[in-house]
Formats: sequence, structure tokens, C-alpha cells
Amino acid sequence: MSLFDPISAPGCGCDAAHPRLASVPVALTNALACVPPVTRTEILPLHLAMGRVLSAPVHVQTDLPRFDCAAMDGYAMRFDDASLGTLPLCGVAAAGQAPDTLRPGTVMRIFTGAPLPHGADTVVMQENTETAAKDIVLARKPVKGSHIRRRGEDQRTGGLLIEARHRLDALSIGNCASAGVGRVQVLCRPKVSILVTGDELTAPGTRLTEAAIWDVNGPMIQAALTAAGCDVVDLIRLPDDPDLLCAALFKLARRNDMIVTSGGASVGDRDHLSGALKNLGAQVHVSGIAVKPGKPTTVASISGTPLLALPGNPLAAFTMWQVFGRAMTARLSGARSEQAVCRHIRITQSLRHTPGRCEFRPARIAGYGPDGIEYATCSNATHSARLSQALTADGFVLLPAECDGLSQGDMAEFLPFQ
Ligand SMILES: Nc1nc2c(c(=O)[nH]1)N[C@H]1C(S)=C(S)[C@@H](COP(=O)(O)OP(=O)(O)OC[C@H]3O[C@@H](n4cnc5c(N)ncnc54)[C@H](O)[C@@H]3O)O[C@H]1N2
Ligand code: MOO
Repeated sequence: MSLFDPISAPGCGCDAAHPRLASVPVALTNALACVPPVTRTEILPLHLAMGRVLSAPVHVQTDLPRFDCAAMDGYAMRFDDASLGTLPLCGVAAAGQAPDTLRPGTVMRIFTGAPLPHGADTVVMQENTETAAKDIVLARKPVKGSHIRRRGEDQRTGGLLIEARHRLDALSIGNCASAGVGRVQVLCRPKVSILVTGDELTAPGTRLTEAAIWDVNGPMIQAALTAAGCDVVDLIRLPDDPDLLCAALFKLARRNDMIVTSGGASVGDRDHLSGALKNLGAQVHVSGIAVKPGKPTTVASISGTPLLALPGNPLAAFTMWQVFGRAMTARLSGARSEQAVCRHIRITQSLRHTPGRCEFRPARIAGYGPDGIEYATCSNATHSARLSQALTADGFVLLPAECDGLSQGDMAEFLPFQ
């Protein structure tokens, strides 16, 4: 594999170096295969539908524009009267007013958006006229039919405007409004709960005992799920207790479309996730990935409910959310093709990398090179416990598994944060 191949290219090296760990592309395929998109639907007024996924297509309710109308402020006229040169001004046509009839041999004042008066076939911009008493003098001969928006030239009644499974944003909501659609049928938000484990964890803002630390991953995953359009049902913090973990997972699996956990995913005596999954008879789809950071990441299903288990180290949890969480929740939401897209950049400095696991290293886009290609800067190593490493970054530079480093100016793939 060369550095120009995408990290998802077959044979990127992850599998070979770590036979018991899945490569990122294999893990991603397995993870997505266990996520059933939500099918529950609801009808919402348009103003509450931002970020929601259409469950049915949207069709146009009327021709757009609904009627022939002026595209400029000026004068409506019959083209055949243009040879008269000077025409008396008779009447006004404004937006929101039903159209009058234009008397032959006259012009009518007209404003942008006003329905074209009956009998008129041309609009002259006011800049191309002069006024003399109550007459309008044409400065030049108009083009027949100019400055008119024709009925239906944008959309036709009944036409397909937006396909099902599109995620609504400001642009598509604007288009729905223009088509007269006030309510939309959407898929329900996926219900997702978060389970954060660790004896040492305390809610941020509360007092810390001697060896306690604040829970970083709970609020971070909650924010990420909300941004991904999920309905976060519960954020539960548990000590490192296998029975409590089993009971909580069992309960959450019955009430949610997906579960995200943090911590306890590795191999220590206090890491209870794999034991709990075994006790619950869960199907394990991914158990360890040849990636840095994020090696212990696990994906399973408990009674059909997908579970993404993120490592406790906060930068590892953030990275694996970006790679797996985003993709899994996008699929869960029912939205079509929301795959993360990498792009190619050059790196501003040489980077060392230990061959074995492919690496997602936080990087900042620093500008463009003389060849028009973006440059990215990153730190010399990825520290999975240092979340602030990503704070000034825009995304990750991807270091392929088998490479032992990149040289200054080399191209690499870049995965932007979302
Ligand atoms: N012997 C081995 N030890 C470890 C391995 C290994 O392969 N062999 N893998 C390491 C890797 S890689 C990672 S990543 C970590 C992740 O392990 P866990 O998922 O079991 O995470 P914990 O042990 O629970 O915690 C790790 C670390 O992160 C802190 N943490 C946990 N949760 C939070 C939270 N919600 N907010 C802030 N910080 C959190 C925790 O205090 C620990 O410092 O395992 C390595 N070990
Ligand atoms: O997965 Mo760990 O994040 O390599 O430290």
C-alpha cells in the first residue's frame, strides 16, 4: 500500500500486524451490519424538523413560480408598443396584488415579484427608462419577454422535490416552504443511552475526593449524540462493578435503539465489559481494532440492540466516536449516505509512527501550499489520555499501519472532525 491509497484499501497492514485485532475497514463493516435503521415515524411542522430525516418524499404543491411575475423593478409593457418610444404610465402592479389588465399603448409601474398584468409580455428595468411628466421614455429597445419569471419554470405541481431519507437542513427546509409543504413525515430520532463506567469518575462541577477525576466522556458523548440527531435518553455513571454493569446493559438494551459505553473495555481486572457481554449472551461483532488510539473498541448487540463500547481514555473515546460513532448513528438515523469523507492533504513536518496499528493523529489545517493542496500540522505523537491535543485540530491525519513515518511534504489522508 502506498501513502496515496485510502486507509480503507484492502491490505493496509492492520490485519497482518495484529492477527487478533480487526482492521478499521473490517471493523466498520461489521459494526454497521449490526445497526438496524429506525423505522418509527412522526409528522412534524416544518419549523421543528431541522436535522430530522424524511421518511417520505416531499412533492411540490403548486407550480413555482405560481404565476408569471416581474424579475425586476420597472415597467410592464407590450413588446409591440416599444416602437412608440414614449408611453403613458397607467397603474401600478405590486407583489401580493392580483393582476390588472394593461391598456394597449401604455406601461404599468411594476415591482419585483408582482404578477404580470394581463396583456403585458415584457418588463423593462427602470434603469433603462427616463420619466417625462406622466410618460415613460424607453432609453433603448427592450428584449421581448425580458425580466419575467415564468410560471412553473422552477418546479411543476406534483414534481418530486426531495427524496425520502434526506436529512433536513436550512436549505431543504427552505425548499419545502417554497413548495408549500408545512408538515413533513420524518423518522423518529434514535433513542440512545450512555453508560460511563469507572470508580474514579465524578460529574464535572462536583467536588472531587482524593483519587477522583471528572467524567469527560459522558458529557462529550452526550454532546456528540445530540449533534448527530439522537435523543439521549439516559447518561448513567456506574462504578467498576460487573453485576451493576450487567443489570444496566440488560435494562438499557430493552429501552434504546443503541447504547454507547465508555471505559472498562480493555483487559484489566477491573475492565468488566467483555465479561458482561458474555453473561448477557451478546453477539460480539468487533472486539479490538488495529488502530491508535482506540484499540479496545468493541461493538456488540444485546438482544438486537447495537452497543458501541468506547475506550476510557478520552482522546481514544473521541477518536473512535468520530470513526465508528458517527457512522453507526448515521445508519441508525435512517439517513442516506452520510459517510465521512476523507481528503488528501500534505503534512508540514516529518512524522514518526510505530508500524503496527494505523493511527488517527489530530491535525490542524494550516493553509494551502503553492500547488493549491492543503497543509496540515500535527503533534509528534498521539496521547490517548490527552483530549486537549484535539482542541486546536480540525481533524485527523491518517498514518497507515505499516509506515514508520511520513516526510515533510508527503501527502496523507485527512478525516475532518464533525
Ligand atoms: N495491559 C493492557 N492495558 C491496557 C491496554 C492493553 O492492551 N493491555 N490497552 C490500553 C488502551 S490502548 C486503552 S485505550 C485503555 C482503555 O481501556 P478501558 O476502556 O478499559 O478504559 P479504563 O481502563 O476504564 O480507563 C482508561 C483511562 O481513562 C480514564 N477514563 C475512563 N473513563 C473516563 C471518563 N469517562 N472520563 C475521563 N477519563 C476517563 C481512566 O481514569 C483511565 O485513566 O486501556 C489501556 N490499558
Ligand atoms: O487505544 Mo489506546 O487509545 O491506544 O491508548
